Order: sequence, then C-alpha cells, then structure tokens
Amino acid sequence: MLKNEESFLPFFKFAVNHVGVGIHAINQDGQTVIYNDKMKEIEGLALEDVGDRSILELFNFEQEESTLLKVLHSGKEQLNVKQTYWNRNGTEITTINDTYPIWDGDTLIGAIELASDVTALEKFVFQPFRKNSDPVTFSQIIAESESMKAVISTAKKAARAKLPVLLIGETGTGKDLIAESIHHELTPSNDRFYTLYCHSSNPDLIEKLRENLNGEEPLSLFCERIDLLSIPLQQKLLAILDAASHENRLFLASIGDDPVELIASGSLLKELYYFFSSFAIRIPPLRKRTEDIMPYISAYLTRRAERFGSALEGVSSEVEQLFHEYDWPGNIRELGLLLDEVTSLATTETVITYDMLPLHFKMKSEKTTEEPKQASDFIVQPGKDLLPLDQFLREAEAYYIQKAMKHNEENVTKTAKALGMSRQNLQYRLRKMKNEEKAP
Ligand SMILES: Nc1ncnc2c1ncn2[C@@H]1O[C@H](COP(=O)(O)OP(=O)(O)OP(=O)(O)O)[C@@H](O)[C@H]1O
Repeated sequence: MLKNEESFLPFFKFAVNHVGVGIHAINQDGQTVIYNDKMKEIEGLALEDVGDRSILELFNFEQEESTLLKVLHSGKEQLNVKQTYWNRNGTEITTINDTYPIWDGDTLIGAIELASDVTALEKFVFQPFRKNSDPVTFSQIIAESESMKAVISTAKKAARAKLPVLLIGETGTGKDLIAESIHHELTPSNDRFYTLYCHSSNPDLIEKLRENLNGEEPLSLFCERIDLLSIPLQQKLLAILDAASHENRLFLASIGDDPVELIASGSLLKELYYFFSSFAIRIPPLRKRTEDIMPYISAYLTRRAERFGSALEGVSSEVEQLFHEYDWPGNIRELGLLLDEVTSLATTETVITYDMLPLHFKMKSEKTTEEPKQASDFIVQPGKDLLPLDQFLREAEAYYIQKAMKHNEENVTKTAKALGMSRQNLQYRLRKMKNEEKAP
C-alpha cells in the first residue's frame, strides 16, 4: 500500500464497521480477511468466532453451498441472491447478497460478499397481507397477463381437487402467495396453514415437523424451496409426509428452477418431486409477463396512499418504458423493493420520474438495455466514422467470442476448442470482456 493510501486506513476501517450492509471478504485460500460489525450482527457471530478460520469451518458449509466460494472458484459475480436462514442466535434472517470476485490485475485474489439485511422490510412491507393478518387470497394477486391468469386458473383447480401442488418459479415470482391462496380457497377449509422454510439444513427442523404432523388435524403444509434442503433431509421429509398423508391434508411445495434440471444436478430428490407434482404449476418470471408491471405498481401506490397518505399516483412514461425493458431478476419482489425505496424518499411528487430511481437500479437497467453489437458494425461503410484499429480489433474479438459462446450453448470447453485456443485463454478473454463492459 502506498504511503498516501495508508493514511486512509483508519477511514476505511471506520467506514467498513459503520456501513449498513454486512461485508465478508475471503482471500484465495478461503480465509476470512474482512468481516464487519454488520455481518456479525446479521449472522449472530462474535468476533472470536471468526478469527482467521476458513469459511468452510466457520459455517459447516458443504463447499458448494457457499456463494463466496462459488464466486472464488468461478471468478463470476452473483447478484441479488436472496437467502433466508436461521443465524447462530436462532433468529430467522433474510438477506439479499451481491458477491463479487476480487482481481489484482489478472489474478483472482479473493471474493467479497455484501449482504443487505431485509428481514424487517420483508415482514413489514413485502408481506403487507400477512402484516394485517388478513388471509392471502387469489383476489390480492395481480394477474393481468394471460400467463398469470392461466396460473391462477390451474391453482384454483388444484384447490378443488385438494391434491399436492408443486409451484415452480424464480425467486420473487409469488409462489408463497399462490400457496397460501390455494389454502384459503379450500372447501371445506383446513384449520391451519403451516410454512416449512427449507432454507436451513438443520435436521431439527424436520424433526419439529414430524411432531406437528402427529394426529389428524386438517391442515395445509407449504414446504418452501424444497430444492434447498440437502438430499438426506429431502428423504426424511418424504418419509414424514408419506406417513402424515390424510384426505384432510393438503401438501404444497415450491422449487426455484426447472425440476428436470434440479433432479439432474442432484439438488432435488426425484421421489419428492413425484410426491408433490400432481399439480405442477410454473409461474413465469416478470420479464415474460410485463403486462403485470403497471397493474402491480398501481395497486402498490393505492395501498401506500391509503396507509401513509402518499401523493404518488403513477410513473412517468420514461420509467414505464425502462421497467418494461429491464429483466427483473428478483421479479415482483425486486419491483416491490424498488418501489419501497423510491416512495420512502418521495415528498410531494405525484409521479415517479427517472431522477427518483436509485443509482444502483439505473446502473443495472442501463447494462441490460445497452444495444449489443451487430455484425454490420464491423463493416467499413461510407459516411461512418472509422474506429482506431486496436478498438476495432477488441470489439470484433468480443463480438466473435460472444457469438461462438452462444453457438456452443455457453460451453467454454467446446468454444475454446472451436476457436483453437486453450480453455484458460478463453476464460481470461471472457473475464477481460466482462470487466471492459463494466468500465464506465
Ligand atoms: N402477482 C402478485 N401480485 C401481488 N404481489 C405479488 C405477486 N407476486 C409476488 N408478489 C409479492 O412479491 C413478493 C414475493 O412473493 P413471494 O414471496 O410469494 O415469492 P416467491 O416466489 O415465493 O419467492 P421465494 O422463492 O424467494 O420465496 C411478496 O411481497 C408478494 O406479496
């Protein structure tokens, strides 16, 4: 570190321990090098627990479960990953994590995770229906698009048949909401709606479930994200459900990805999939049903005006277009989160304009709406300015590699072979292209 940089160290240390996000960084050996106060608070750890122990020892993770290690191995960032789990103090925590690789020139030297604790927001704002203890019913679900109308219609059929249901969809698409709506649609109704959050690999969780399912009480059980349970726990869960099946009971589950892929990758037990899949309902991501965006915003703003007297009534046409073009990786939850952020800062405005959007969203949305290069960009044409040769070569190389990757279904080994280069060389170029894309 340069002398000048050293003098900033106390400022950095102060900032790291006073920011509102949890920060966890590891070096290339998986050893913790930064673990700030907010992260300790989120994960319920004491300073002595952390020391210089590796992340694997600290959390008893299976190697593949740690996002930090995944990023360290792949060199690829992972953004907007929602995690709900019980921390060391037994408190249920929901975070949204962004994890980045750290490069020193071309060498990958570690990874850093930035975690925003959204537990309170989730409880208070994201689940407004639960907050009021009102039952969640189909009437509260926004479904303007044909695809969502079809989802609701199948979900109602499942409620009439009272057969097991599997909800398939990306995070934030509304699986929980639909599960609870199915429960409230049942006739005769079930006494209780239990949710089993499968985000923890703690065997006690499943044991507690066994106790709750003793007897013959009519109930609905929603096993949220069964694909996040370890396979041995999925086997236990299946045995418990088999034993507890009863005509008065409805079992529902959700998964975050295509079941065929989850089974093939060893994340989902085939038999558990069969158990739930009498009704397999796929909820499309928001980017494939953009007709639902404006009705959701309108319902959100109406609710906000009723509760907090907010003056906001809609969004500008520029924002509407941006929202339609953005790919919403966090789906409706991400849209709700964004609206929370914007509306909490609004005062007398009646329309949400581009200027009111947070910087992080503007940056993300710009990246996704940027026009990709076309083959015609590399042809010398009359009236078109010539590029400096090295810029032309860089852009042409990036274009050619991207096309080659697409042609080989993003398989690095196949593409490297086709391009006559080593896998490492291609990986290096892909990383370089990504960094150049990000550079302002
Ligand atoms: N169609 C919808 N209409 C109204 N609100 C919705 C809709 N879809 C989702 N939401 C809201 O978005 C948030 C996320 O929904 P939900 O928790 O049901 O998603 P999920 O698919 O179960 O996500 P995860 O897999 O991460 O648990 C909730 O606040 C929910 O109220």
